[in-house]
Amino acid sequence: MDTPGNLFVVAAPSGAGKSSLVKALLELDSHLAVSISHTTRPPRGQEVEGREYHFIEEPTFRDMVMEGAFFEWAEVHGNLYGTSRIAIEQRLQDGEDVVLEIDWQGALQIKRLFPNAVLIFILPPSWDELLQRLQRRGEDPPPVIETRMANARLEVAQAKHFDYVVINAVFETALFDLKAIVHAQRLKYSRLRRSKAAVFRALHLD
Ligand SMILES: Nc1nc2c(ncn2[C@@H]2O[C@H](COP(=O)(O)OP(=O)(O)O)[C@@H](O)[C@H]2O)c(=O)[nH]1
Ligand SMILES: Nc1ncnc2c1ncn2[C@@H]1O[C@H](COP(=O)(O)OP(=O)(O)O)[C@@H](O)[C@H]1O
Repeated sequence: MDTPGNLFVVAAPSGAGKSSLVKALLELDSHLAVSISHTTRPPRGQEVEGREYHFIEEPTFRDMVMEGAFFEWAEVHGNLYGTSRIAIEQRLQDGEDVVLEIDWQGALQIKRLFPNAVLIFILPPSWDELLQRLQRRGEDPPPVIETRMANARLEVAQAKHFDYVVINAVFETALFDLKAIVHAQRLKYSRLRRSKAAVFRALHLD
């Protein structure tokens, strides 16, 4: 599917910093919006329905799968997560850019549907630092952190399928890298492509 808006997909092991980075990126860029996924995971302390996720029960999720409501969905750390069509379709058609914060399985499904999607994988600088970030965040009990650390080893092996790998050691450096990736894509596509087309016509280059 080719759309006027750009689609960016950010994946990372839990705790690598993707939500913090995407939030900071959105604050700098009014043409970017994050897609709100549906999940069967219970909300964490500060999470609000419709802001971080749409929190739904598993039967509702399964009904949505049957109705074809999702572009992609996957089971991650024992819960179901999915990107609904209504979360992103209209915005992309309107020429606005969208970021998906989803796992690697979802990212690869999106790439098949949207070949121009830009896949970005965020890595932590070390396993120790990943563990410390999960502990410092203080949102997940120890067994959940253990599962996420074990899954992280499998997840990072998928980074090779992504267009870009960004290392989140120093936050500002990683944010700068993300901004550069978004900018590079816009130079190729969407609004800038349209304004380029106008100049090409004016110069009789088309
Ligand atoms: N495939 C897919 N994965 C998702 C979606 N939404 C979130 N995820 C992923 O599910 C995993 C767990 O997310 P979450 O429970 O919020 O934990 P966190 O990554 O530690 O903040 C992360 O890898 C998310 O990127 C989605 O719509 N589809
Ligand atoms: N570059 C960084 N250096 C130190 N701590 C970070 C960095 N990036 C994120 N964090 C912290 O690590 C924790 C996990 O980040 P978060 O964005 O929730 O990760 P994810 O969304 O990938 O699970 C948070 O407490 C966040 O403030």
